[in-house]
Amino acid sequence: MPDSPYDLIVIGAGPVGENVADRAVQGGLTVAIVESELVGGECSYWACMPSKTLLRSGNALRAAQRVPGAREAITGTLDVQAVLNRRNEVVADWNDAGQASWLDSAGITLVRGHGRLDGERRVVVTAEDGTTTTLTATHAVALSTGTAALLPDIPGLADAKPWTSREATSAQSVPKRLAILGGGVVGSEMATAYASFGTAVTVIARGGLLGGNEPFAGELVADALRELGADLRLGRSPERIERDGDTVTITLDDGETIEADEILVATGRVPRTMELGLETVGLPAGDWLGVDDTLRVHGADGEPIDWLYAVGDINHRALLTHQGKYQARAAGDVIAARALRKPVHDEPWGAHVATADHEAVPQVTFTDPEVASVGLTAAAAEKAGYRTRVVDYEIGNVSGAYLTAEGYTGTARMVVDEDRKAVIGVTFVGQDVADLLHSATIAVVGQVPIDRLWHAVPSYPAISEVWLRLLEGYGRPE
Ligand SMILES: Cc1cc2nc3c(=O)[nH]c(=O)nc-3n(C[C@H](O)[C@H](O)[C@H](O)COP(=O)(O)OP(=O)(O)OC[C@H]3O[C@@H](n4cnc5c(N)ncnc54)[C@H](O)[C@@H]3O)c2cc1C
Ligand SMILES: NC(=O)c1ccc[n+]([C@@H]2O[C@H](COP(=O)([O-])OP(=O)(O)OC[C@H]3O[C@@H](n4cnc5c(N)ncnc54)[C@H](O)[C@@H]3O)[C@@H](O)[C@H]2O)c1
Repeated sequence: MPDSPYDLIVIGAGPVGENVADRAVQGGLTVAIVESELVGGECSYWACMPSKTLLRSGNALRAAQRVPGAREAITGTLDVQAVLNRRNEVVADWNDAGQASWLDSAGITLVRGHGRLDGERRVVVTAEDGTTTTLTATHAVALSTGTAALLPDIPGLADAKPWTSREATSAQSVPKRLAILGGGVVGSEMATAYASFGTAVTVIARGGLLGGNEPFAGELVADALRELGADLRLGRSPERIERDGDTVTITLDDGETIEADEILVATGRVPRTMELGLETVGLPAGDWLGVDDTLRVHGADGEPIDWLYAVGDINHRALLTHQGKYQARAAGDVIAARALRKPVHDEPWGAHVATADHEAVPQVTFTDPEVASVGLTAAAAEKAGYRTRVVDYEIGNVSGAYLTAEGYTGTARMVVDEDRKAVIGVTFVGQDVADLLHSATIAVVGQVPIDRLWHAVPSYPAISEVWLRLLEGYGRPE
């Protein structure tokens, strides 16, 4: 390990920290990155990658079952062990040697251990054997320590040995009965995966599914989950949870009880800022870290701290890998620019800001149907004060969807800002819409005028023809 000081110290080598470090090195800085668990972070080992692997096989099987000819060729059921084996391979058996060697090839120094701030531009790293190393940064420290699962304060829950997303994505066998608390993204995706495995899934959600999306998204996913055999208790909350040996009993607010072998808690995330030494720089421990658009942390006085950055989940802007990596590119580049006294482009949509965080965040939920959205929902746009027009279309009516699956079910919505005549939000719900989303992201970020979109011709017969139907629904400006 080269001697400290480094130009930049990054704490947390998840997807976001790795990218901050890489951009800063490419910008000409020396960088050390501190990691207490696995290089690659939550996304690689307990979140995006294993969860999508667990979902893919069931989604592929159902896709084939929806096509005559292919359907008849299916002679068996999902091979759950093969799915789990593939998941093990995708996460490299929870071994980060590959990612650690990438850091090395990128010229980033890895320091293994738990990092915490120790005053301005100083980081103390405690290794597994208890030894400590003090690192100093000439220019900046970037915090990218991500999140952990939130455990709500429900009587008995903590003693019931609940699963979090970590256990759900790393299980080596599947339970016969799984209760899932929370109807957000993790709850809906894991309900889909485990129901595909033949597990008896019960989802307990205090609202509907996938709140924050267009309402039809949660409704279509709920219908599909019921069809898969899941039991949905929507608008319900647990009052008490007890484990007796192998059985967990959940008592709901109306007195009904549900029994399961495992209970998965999927009720959101908390920032990993508790043991980060934030109090040594005048910030409270345990909170999300507010940032400006160049990702500098807001100090106690509300002004940005010039040497401290918070990037990715930890700043609570958008808890998504791709959006965190987008922030990381801006942060790594601006840290290098500031260190080397080069021009800083911090105007909206400039090279050194994460402007898209505000109203242009794309997300795909890999349920079946998939939910792909970018920008504002109709409700969010109205709340933000936009004068909008909303166009809906049943995706199953386009030829591409009809060919993709018999009885294709799905809905698209386009939200148009009537003052700018530009698209500010799009949602697609349906099979195979994930990769369609980027067209919508480009339209939203590019603020492409509706009349120009008429010249973006979707290929026939592809599902993307839904764009033409949405435009026709809106009407061509004269
Ligand atoms: C089940 C699940 C599925 C998901 N699926 C998707 C998906 O499909 N697509 C998507 O875009 N997003 C998905 N997400 C969200 C995604 O995982 C996060 O947005 C992403 O991991 C955030 O990256 P990060 O680098 O900010 O944090 P993390 O990935 O959490 O990485 C933080 C790293 O910091 C380390 N660390 C923490 N504290 C310290 C410390 N004090 N010292 C040293 N190291 C420390 C941790 O060990 C970890 O390696 C999913 C989340 C979950 C829970
Ligand atoms: N495909 C993807 O992009 C993907 C997949 C998984 C997770 N993620 C990200 O990870 C983050 C975490 O996902 P998540 O599903 O844990 O959070 P979430 O915020 O999506 O959903 C949490 C759900 O739990 C409910 N809830 C919260 N407290 C509760 C309580 N005390 N009792 C009952 N219900 C309660 C909420 O109402 C909500 O429906 C999300 O922000 C998401 O963006 C993304």
